Amino acid sequence: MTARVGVTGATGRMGREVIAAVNDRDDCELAFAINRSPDGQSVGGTEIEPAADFETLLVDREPTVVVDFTGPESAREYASHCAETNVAFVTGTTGFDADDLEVLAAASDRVPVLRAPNFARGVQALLNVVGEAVRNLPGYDVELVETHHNGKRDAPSGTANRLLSEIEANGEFAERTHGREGDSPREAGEIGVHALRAGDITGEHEILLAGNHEEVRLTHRAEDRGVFAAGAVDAAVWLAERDPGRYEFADVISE
Ligand SMILES: NC(=O)C1=CN([C@@H]2O[C@H](COP(=O)(O)OP(=O)(O)OC[C@H]3O[C@@H](n4cnc5c(N)ncnc54)[C@H](OP(=O)(O)O)[C@@H]3O)[C@@H](O)[C@H]2O)C=CC1
Ligand SMILES: O=C(O)C1=N[C@H](C(=O)O)C[C@H](O)C1
Repeated sequence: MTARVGVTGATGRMGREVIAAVNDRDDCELAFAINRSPDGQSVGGTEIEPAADFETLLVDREPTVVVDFTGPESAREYASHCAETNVAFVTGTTGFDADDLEVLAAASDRVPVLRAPNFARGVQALLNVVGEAVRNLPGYDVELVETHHNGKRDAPSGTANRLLSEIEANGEFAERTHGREGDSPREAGEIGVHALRAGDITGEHEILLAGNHEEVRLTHRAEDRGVFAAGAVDAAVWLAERDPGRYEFADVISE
């Protein structure tokens, strides 16, 4: 079955890439692309429609799945509308709070919902190995540095938060320390977290483990946003045929 994809945040950095990825493939087609202030814009020949028309487009254009890279408030609203109209929902948006996540969970009772803070396959591999590295190096100091473009809103990145959860689940750590300033020597067991924002850097995550006169660095660097878009569209095509529920990008990759 050809997945029919609706794209939100269509004029954003990621929305543009998702439109290009959908248009490049044979296993899916674009149902619509929306943005809150389209101003007659088009992206790669695709007309961008107003986000205010989202509910109507969900009915009239019969998408099977929506791909969302916007912001937390809009993503939760889009997810609820998808749940009402029986359309699967993939979101790469980051920066959700607990309330937002409850709304997404409620949507997943009615339709398939897949949320991933990073759709790069290399990040999935990094998530698979970081826990093992931490388990193998008990007592080593851990620091995480993430670097992104100067337009990014949330910090630490969604990927950093996911990596931190994995690190904490696999070792004995006291607390996260976000940056350091003044007289602030490192405490035993803390995890240092550092968010750099500069230029148009696509996205970099590095975990440093140091102790015993040695250091290990695990680094992922995305060189092009097309990597994220390709993963998100793989997820969309896969999700369009699933039952209602909550899914992760790891589920897509493992099949
Ligand atoms: N999971 C992954 O692999 C990746 C996730 N991301 C995440 O995706 C999200 C978007 O990133 P990026 O494309 O760089 O951001 P941009 O700011 O470039 O684009 C965001 C788009 O969403 C729209 N938007 C933002 N807020 C709202 C809102 N409240 N209601 C309706 N539309 C809204 C913007 O519209 P307008 O033009 O009107 O402002 C814009 O079109 C971020 O959360 C980012 O962290 C990014 C890359 C990869
Ligand atoms: O905003 C971005 O650009 C990115 N956001 C995601 C995140 O917050 O982890 C993924 C990627 O690093 C790019």
